[in-house]
Amino acid sequence: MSGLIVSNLSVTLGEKTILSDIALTAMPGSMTGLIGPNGAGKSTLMRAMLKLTPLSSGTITFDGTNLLAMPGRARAQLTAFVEQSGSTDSRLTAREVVMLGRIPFQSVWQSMPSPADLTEAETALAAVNMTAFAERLFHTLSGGEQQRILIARAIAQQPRLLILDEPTSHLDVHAQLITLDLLRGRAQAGATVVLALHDLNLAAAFCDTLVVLHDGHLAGQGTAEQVLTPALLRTVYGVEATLLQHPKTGRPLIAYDLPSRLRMAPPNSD
Ligand SMILES: Nc1ncnc2c1ncn2[C@@H]1O[C@H](COP(=O)(O)OP(=O)(O)OP(=O)(O)O)[C@@H](O)[C@H]1O
Repeated sequence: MSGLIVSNLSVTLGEKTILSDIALTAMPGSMTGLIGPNGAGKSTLMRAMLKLTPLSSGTITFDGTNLLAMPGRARAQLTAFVEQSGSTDSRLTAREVVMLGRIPFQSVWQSMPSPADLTEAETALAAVNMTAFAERLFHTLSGGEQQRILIARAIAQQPRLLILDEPTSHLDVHAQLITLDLLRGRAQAGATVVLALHDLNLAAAFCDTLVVLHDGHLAGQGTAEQVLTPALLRTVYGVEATLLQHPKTGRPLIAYDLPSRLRMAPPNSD
């Protein structure tokens, strides 16, 4: 079967069971959002998918092939990962960081990037509106600018499986929307996109499927309409909310109840 299939995945680190019996499917051409509270296990699951954290049990296949048993170079050509906080060599410029995404495709004898590599890097820089920052040292960029460059690196890799851990956490609202739209474009071009998001309204707006983690367990999986119920938001996040519909897109829109101390006093009538 095509796409990413995770079955019976468990991860134990030290004495602690971080993930128990997780199963999910992410289809090519779709965006799958991983949601859940802090500490639910989203990053651990993504790292496990990429063999960066060992499984205690379970299997992970992509297009029917065991992803974890693949040679590292083949997996690097297939997958790209944008971590929550990426670190790079402080001497690299933004363009050079983006060029790192082309390394899995370069031969060991290649001393210079090919014209195709350069084109991919420039296209990716432009896609995240960062062309003007290409010559800046990466470590001098703001948090949001760095995040956009790391997304460009992943895009430049042209991966069939794109995994991103909170890719919009440092971005302003415009950059959040163009980044998620860019990722949706990658999905529409055939990639399997899996991303962790804390903003449930953005997750509902952009993701085809949501996978909910709670305390290391799977708490729900389905469309935003199926998953984002007031009961789930109460159980998983401990919040009260009303589900509305976006007036233009018809997608679910969550209006959170505010804690009573924060509710605005009614306007003074005199
Ligand atoms: N190496 C480790 N050793 C022990 N516990 C760990 C380790 N790495 C993560 N954890 C714990 O595993 C749990 C899941 O962490 P993880 O980072 O996967 O959560 P998350 O859902 O991504 O959280 P957040 O939304 O805060 O980023 C947390 O309780 C965390 O403290």
